Amino acid sequence: MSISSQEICILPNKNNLALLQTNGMPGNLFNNCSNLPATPTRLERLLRERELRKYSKCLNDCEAELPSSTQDCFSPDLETSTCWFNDEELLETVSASRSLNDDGERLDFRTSKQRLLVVANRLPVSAVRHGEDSWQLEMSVGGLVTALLGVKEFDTRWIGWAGVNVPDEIGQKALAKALDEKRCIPVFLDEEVVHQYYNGYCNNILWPLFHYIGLPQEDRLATTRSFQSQFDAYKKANQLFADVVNEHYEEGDVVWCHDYHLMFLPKCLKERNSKMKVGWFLHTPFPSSEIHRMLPSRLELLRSVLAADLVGFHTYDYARHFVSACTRILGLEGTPEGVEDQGKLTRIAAFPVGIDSERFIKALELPEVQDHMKVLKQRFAGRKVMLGVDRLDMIKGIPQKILAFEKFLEENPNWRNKVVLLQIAVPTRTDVPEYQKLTSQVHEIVGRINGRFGSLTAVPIHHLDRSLDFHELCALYAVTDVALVTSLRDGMNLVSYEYVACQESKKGVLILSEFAGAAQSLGAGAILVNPWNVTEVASSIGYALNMPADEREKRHHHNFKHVISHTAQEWASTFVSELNVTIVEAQLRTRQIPPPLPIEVAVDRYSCSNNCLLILGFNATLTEPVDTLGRKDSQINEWQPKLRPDLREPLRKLCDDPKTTVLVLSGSARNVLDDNFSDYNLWLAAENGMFLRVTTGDWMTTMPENLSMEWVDSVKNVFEYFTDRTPRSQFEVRETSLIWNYKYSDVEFGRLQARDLLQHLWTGPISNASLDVVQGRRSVEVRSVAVTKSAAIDRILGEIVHNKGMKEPIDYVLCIGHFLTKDEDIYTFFEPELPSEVPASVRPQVPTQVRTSIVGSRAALLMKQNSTSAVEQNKSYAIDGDTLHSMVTDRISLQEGSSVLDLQANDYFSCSVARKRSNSRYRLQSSDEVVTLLRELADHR
Ligand SMILES: O=P(O)(O)OC[C@H]1O[C@H](O[C@H]2O[C@H](CO)[C@@H](O)[C@H](O)[C@H]2O)[C@H](O)[C@@H](O)[C@@H]1O
Ligand SMILES: O=c1ccn([C@@H]2O[C@H](COP(=O)(O)OP(=O)(O)O)[C@@H](O)[C@H]2O)c(=O)[nH]1
Repeated sequence: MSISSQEICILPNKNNLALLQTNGMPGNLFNNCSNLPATPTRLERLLRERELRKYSKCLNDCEAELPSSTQDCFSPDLETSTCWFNDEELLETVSASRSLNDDGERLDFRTSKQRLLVVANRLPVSAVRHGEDSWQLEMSVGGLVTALLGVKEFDTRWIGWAGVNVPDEIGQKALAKALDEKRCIPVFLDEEVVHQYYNGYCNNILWPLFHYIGLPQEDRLATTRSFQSQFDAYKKANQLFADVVNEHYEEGDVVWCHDYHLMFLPKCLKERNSKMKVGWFLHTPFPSSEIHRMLPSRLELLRSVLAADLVGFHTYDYARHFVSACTRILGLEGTPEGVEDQGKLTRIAAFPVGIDSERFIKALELPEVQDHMKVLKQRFAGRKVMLGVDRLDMIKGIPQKILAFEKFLEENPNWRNKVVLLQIAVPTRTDVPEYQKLTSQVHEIVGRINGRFGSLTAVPIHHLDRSLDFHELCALYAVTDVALVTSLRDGMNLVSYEYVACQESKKGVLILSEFAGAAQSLGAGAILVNPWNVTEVASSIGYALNMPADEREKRHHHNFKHVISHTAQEWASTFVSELNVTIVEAQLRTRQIPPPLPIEVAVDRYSCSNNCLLILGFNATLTEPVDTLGRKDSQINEWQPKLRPDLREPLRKLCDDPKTTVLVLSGSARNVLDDNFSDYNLWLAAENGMFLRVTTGDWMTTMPENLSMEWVDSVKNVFEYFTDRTPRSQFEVRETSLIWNYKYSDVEFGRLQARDLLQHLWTGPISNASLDVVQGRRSVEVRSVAVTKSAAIDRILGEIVHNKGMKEPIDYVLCIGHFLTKDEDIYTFFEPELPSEVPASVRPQVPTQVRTSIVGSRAALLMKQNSTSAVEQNKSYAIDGDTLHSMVTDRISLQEGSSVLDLQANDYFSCSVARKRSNSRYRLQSSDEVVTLLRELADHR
């Protein structure tokens, strides 16, 4: 059969898919397409999204000029704090639709806003009960709330816990109603769950661990013992959140889960509805995998988060740590795009949060803020004011900050009456014992320092254990001279952003911990410090207080530009855009994955056939799946691959069936195949088909006669060197190839070593040899160019047909294996032989090289009952097309006959095992499914 040069590859879209289905061509026909029309890249899509956003913002701004009556109508007690969920009318007509069709094209730009369900532990408001059915709502404090209040572009609903126990139905109904007006939906958690989930697992386990404080020790050991019950409560609480989301979810909604409280949520949501668009964002740091691996529930948490479509972090470092935890702890593949598990990609990226800078800048003009500023200026006239604003949390480094201030006063007596530290310490998580202890500790240090450096009329530290309202806070930000942020670890730290936003006139100095995420964005303008180094912080205080005006201005200008351009709005739209794009890409990617093997059909066709050929790979096809985490002793078990015991019986039955020929085609050496299959009645093709034997006969070689093996010693040298230097790696010398594998080594080190090894091979010993270097997932193999499974299959089949004296044509072929990409042309080997059942325009394009070998195979597969064995002839099988063709023509003239293949499209099953992408028509997930398949086949004879 020849393939016309006009045959084209088609873009896999819905219509084409339908066309193929109606034409009855099964399986995975898209993968061979090399000349697909270009689909937009991720970056192109994102840039387009960005332009649309800008356009939409521009429209928004124009509409914002509308009369103010249409704008903010939020309740008076909260009016200064929020406007994002009450100006719907204003935004409704102008915001861009986020509806994308299946190919990622925008359907209608000026339709309604995209619905966004924000799911966070905490609602932006906390509820205070005033009567049986009466509630007052107050703003919650914290960076997450601040960040999300800035998000105005979507039709947003917020789902979360109102921070209060409401056991009775009347109270729940009344609260739900009050919250509904603010577009908030409550999740009701009872006291015990809150205690175990929020105080326990979230704030006593995950929070300290993610901030590098470690797991409970000493007096917190009781927590370690109750770990399991806390984790159970955590899962239960997450399920309660999921129930509420499911209740309110509408098709097309984006569900954005937030923070360490809800790591289990993506899994709960996707299990119920795999089509839901789910994003997850972490507001805290994600620690090094060395820290995360201490968590007893480390695997479950990572897996649950990976159920999301997009996972976001504040910084590249946190994202990198997460990917590394997935590779090291779960043994998954980390790519620059994200983490891949069985063909499913979870996109991982950094999305640094910002603030609604305009809200702060505008607030400075308000009369109430101006009044506060006046009072403050009078109060601290003649003194420089340093400001600290933190939740009273151990990660904020408040004791370290105060000790550094003490040291500064100690070393600079001239400043003692001229500087004051205003520390706002907002009470938080007050039910957690660690937080209670911290409060006493801070009070004690403040008392001591004030006693030491205070006078009758003034104290150096003003410490407030309470929160301020928005106006007071803005006034403080605006009038102070230096902001001091000394977090020991901090996901981002929005206080530093807010300070910069309010300092346009004063140009105060920001001293910022290098362990806050904000250090990556504001580092250039701030004075960066290590909060553990009290001496360094003390001298930075001196430097800041004495800084000349022009330097202050330059530093401030740099940071101000960043704060006003990297806003909360920008952050949220970028995240949601990327989530939309990720979904489209996932759909395209899914179409490139072969569909699962329809086992019933494969078995049914098998039972109807008269002459079947089963081609089976060995490693990872007929052996147990590999434990790549390397914690168990499987490396030792796997040294010598073993046929799965549960395959013995079905394999024997198949081998003994007179209408079936079984061929095990493997890269393994002859002795390995002998050890496993000698007592079965089948064909063995070792070393990618270079050696062949029927188990009742001797090994013969199908190796091309001119195959040079002179390179072996030098490559062996290199492999030995790398094996010595890469713990738990190993190499195997076969007769036609050498393989170095590092699947049990540290994955990152292994990859680095492999890169070095390859570089060395290319420039050194094999630079002029005619060799192939085949990169496996965690291996490097060197073999002669002529050694591939498909190059050998032609000759192998010739030999089998001849040896068996086949009288009937082969009418069923099943070819399954965990083959390297290089060997995958074995799947296409039979493909063009199939009768054309679909129009030429939708058949896969076959690369020239494969076509050449098809010419060979077709001729070689002519029935040759009386001819000499192809292998006995020991001909020279050069891979050059012409030579092969003339050789084949030679053989045709030896004996004319009928074709050995009479294969209908429906009787050919090429199937990859445990591969994400493949040229095969179908796939099986793992060798467990191979067992099921072979058992079924065996039972149907
Ligand atoms: O709700 P709480 O338990 O009282 O705690 C308040 C919030 O603290 C954390 O905030 C983090 O988010 C900020 C914004 O992304 C970030 O700047 C800061 O570094 C983080 O610490 C916590 O992650 C939130 O869930 C809490 O609501
Ligand atoms: O009295 C206060 C003190 C702080 N905040 C807000 O709390 C947030 C703290 O966020 P940050 O990211 O700095 O840290 P987090 O508390 O979230 O860890 C900021 O937006 C502050 O404006 C507040 O509303 N009232």
